Amino acid sequence: MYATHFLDLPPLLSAGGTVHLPGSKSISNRVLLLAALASGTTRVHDLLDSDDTRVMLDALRALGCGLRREGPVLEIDGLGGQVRTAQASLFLGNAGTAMRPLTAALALLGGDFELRGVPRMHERPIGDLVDALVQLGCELEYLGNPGYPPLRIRPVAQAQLHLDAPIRVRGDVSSQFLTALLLALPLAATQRPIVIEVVGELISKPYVEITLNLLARFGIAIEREGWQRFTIPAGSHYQSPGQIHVEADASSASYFIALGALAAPRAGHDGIRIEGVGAASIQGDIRFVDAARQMGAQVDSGPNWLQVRRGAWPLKAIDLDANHIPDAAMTLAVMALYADGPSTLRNIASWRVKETDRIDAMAIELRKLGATVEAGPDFLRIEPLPTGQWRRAAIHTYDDHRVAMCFSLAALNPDGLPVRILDPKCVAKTFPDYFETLFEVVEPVAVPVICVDGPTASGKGTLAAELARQLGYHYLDSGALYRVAGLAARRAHLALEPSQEAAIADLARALPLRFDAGRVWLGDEDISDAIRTEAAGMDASRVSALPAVREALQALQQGFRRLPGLVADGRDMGTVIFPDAPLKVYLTASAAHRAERRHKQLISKGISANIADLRADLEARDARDSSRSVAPLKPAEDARLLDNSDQTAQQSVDQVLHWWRQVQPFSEG
Ligand SMILES: Nc1ncnc2c1ncn2[C@@H]1O[C@H](COP(=O)(O)OP(=O)(O)O)[C@@H](O)[C@H]1O
Ligand SMILES: Nc1ccn([C@@H]2O[C@H](COP(=O)(O)OP(=O)(O)O)[C@@H](O)[C@H]2O)c(=O)n1
Repeated sequence: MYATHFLDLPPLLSAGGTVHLPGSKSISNRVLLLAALASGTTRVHDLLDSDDTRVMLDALRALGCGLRREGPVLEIDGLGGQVRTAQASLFLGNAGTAMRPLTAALALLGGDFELRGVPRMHERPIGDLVDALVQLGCELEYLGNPGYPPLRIRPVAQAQLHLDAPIRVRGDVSSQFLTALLLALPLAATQRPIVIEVVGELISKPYVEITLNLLARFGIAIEREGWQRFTIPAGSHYQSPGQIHVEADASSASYFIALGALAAPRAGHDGIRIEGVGAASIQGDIRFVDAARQMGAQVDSGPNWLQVRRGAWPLKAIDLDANHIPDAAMTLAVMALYADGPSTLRNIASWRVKETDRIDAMAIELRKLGATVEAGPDFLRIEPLPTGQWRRAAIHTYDDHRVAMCFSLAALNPDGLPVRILDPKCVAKTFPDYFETLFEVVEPVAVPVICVDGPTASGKGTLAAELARQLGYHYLDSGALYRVAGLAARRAHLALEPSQEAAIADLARALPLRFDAGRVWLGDEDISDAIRTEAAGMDASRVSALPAVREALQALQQGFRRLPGLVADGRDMGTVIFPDAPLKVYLTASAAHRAERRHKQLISKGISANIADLRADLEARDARDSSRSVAPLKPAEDARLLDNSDQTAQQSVDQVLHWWRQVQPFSEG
C-alpha cells in the first residue's frame, strides 16, 4: 500500500496480464456478521483484508466472538443468536457495511452499545433504519445529530417487540437499511414470521440479492414478493454452512475490465484476465461487464474469470440508468473520457450519500483533467476529452477509495501525461494493494528516475532514500552493489586489481543479493553492517574501477527501474545507467564538511574515527572515482548541481522536490 501524500502515475502505454482480486467487501462483511450470529463454527475463505472488514472484525471480537486465523482462512465461532458481551463501545470507521447491519443486530440482541465512526460516517444518514427499529420497539438514541451516527443502543426484551404489524423501511436512500433488517430480524423470528415492507422504490437491488443469497447459505429462506415485501419465516435460525468462499470483488474488477477495454494490447499478453469473479457471480456489480461491452469492450467469461480486450476504439458513448451498478458505474465516468460522444449516467442519486458526495467529486475531478461535465441531482453527463486537451491534474480523492481507483485510468490518456493521485492510501477501504496490482499489468511510456550522483559522504543516500519515501518510489543504493562485490571478492581471496577483473566480474554477476526492508542480504547472511565500514568503501571503490565489474552490475541496476518510479544514488546514475532520467542531481559538499559528517556518522554508530584520516581517505576515493577510465565520477551534462555544505538534509530534500515539481508539474485547481 502507498502511504505517501500522493502517488504519481506515469503515462501508460498498454496493458496485459492476469490479476487476482481481493474478496468482495459487501460479501465479506455480510458473511462475518452472519457467521457471528449463527450457531456453529464457520471457516471463511478468501475474506477481504481491508479497513472496512477490519473494523467489523474488531467489533465482533468486542462482542465476544471467537476468531482464529489459519493461514488464508478465518474461523469464526458463532454467538448462536446470544450476546456474550452486554456492553461495548464500537468504532466502525467509515464502513457503512458494518454500521448499518450492526445497528440492527445489536438493537435486537439486547445490550448496551455505542456505535461510532469517522467524521464522514457521522454525516451518512441512518435515520430511516433507526425509525424502523424504533417502530419495532427497539431503543436507540442519537448521540450527535438526529438521523446520523453516533448511536446509543439500550437493551430491550424480545417480548416487548411489536412484531405483528409489517415493519416499514424506506428503500430509496440506501438499500443497506433493508439489508440490515434482513440480516438482523431472523433473531426475532423464532416464534412468528416477520414481514418487512419497503416504502418508496428500492434502489441498488443487486445488493439486496447478495443479502438474500447469503442468508440462504446460513439457513434463512426469505420469501419475497417483488421488491416491496419480504417475509422472514417463523422458526428462522442462523446455521453455519461450515465453509464459505468469498468471491473476488466485482466492483474492484471494474477497474481492470475498464483497463482491458481502454489500453492498447501489451506485447506477449492477450488482454487482461481477472481471476476470482465471473459470470456466476452473485454480485450485482458484475453487470458492469454489460456496460463495458456496450462501450465496446470485448469480454469473455467463465464462472469465476473474465478476459477483457480492447474492442471498439474510441469507446462508444453510453447513456445508462446506472442504478443497478452504483459503485462500479463511477468507472464508466472515467471511461467516458475516451468515448466517441457525450455519455450520461442516470439515476445515481445514491452517489451523494456514499463515502463522499460522489456526483460532485467526480465532476470536479474530471474537470481538472480538462473534461466538460454536467452534474445534476441524480445524473452526470461527460463529454469525451480529445487528444491535445488533457491536463496534468492532481486528483483529490475525498477519502473515497473508488475515486482514487477509477482516476488511475486517466493515466492512459493519449497526451502522455502523468496523473497525480492524492492520498492514495484511501484504497485501503477495499483494495489495499490496488496500485501494486495495477503496476503488474501495465506498460508505462517510461518509468521516471531521479538520479543523485556525487562524491562520498555528500549525503546522496540520505537524500535519495528520503525522496523515494516521499514519492513512493523504489530506491537503488548502487554503491551497495559495489560494496557487496568488494566484500565477496575479498572473501574469495581475490586481489582487488585488474589481474582478477574477469573473476570478480563473474562473482558480481552471480551475487545472491537481496534488499529487504532496508537491509542487504547475501544469501542467508545479513551483510548490511559489514559493507558499511570505511574499508569496505575503499574496496568498493577498487572493484568499481574495473570495467567488467561495472558491466556485470549494469543490468541488475537497471532492473530497479520499476513502477511507479525510482530514485537512484551513486556515481554514474545520470551519466551511464539512466541517461534518459528526467531529473539528475549532482550533490556535493566541501571535503571538510563531508569528513565531518562521516565522522559524526561513524561515532554515532560507535565506530571510532579520526577526521583527518577520514578526509584523506575520502579525497583519495574521490580522486580514484573521478580519474578512472570507465564511468568516472562527474556531473551529467544535464545535471543540476547542489552544493549542500551549508544545508541541512531537509533543505536538500526540499530543493530537489522543488526541482521535481518543475520537471513534473500538476495543477491542483
Ligand atoms: N545536507 C546535509 N547536511 C548535513 N548532514 C548531512 C546532509 N546530508 C546528509 N548528511 C549526513 O551526512 C552523513 C553521510 O550521508 P550519506 O547519505 O551516507 O552520504 P553518501 O550516501 O553520499 O555517502 C549522514 O550521517 C547524513 O545524516
Ligand atoms: N554508481 C556507483 C556507486 C558507487 N560506486 C563506487 O562504490 C564506492 C562506494 O559507493 P557508496 O555510494 O556506497 O559510497 P559512499 O558515497 O556512501 O561512501 C564508491 O566510492 C564508488 O567508487 C561506483 O563506482 N558507482
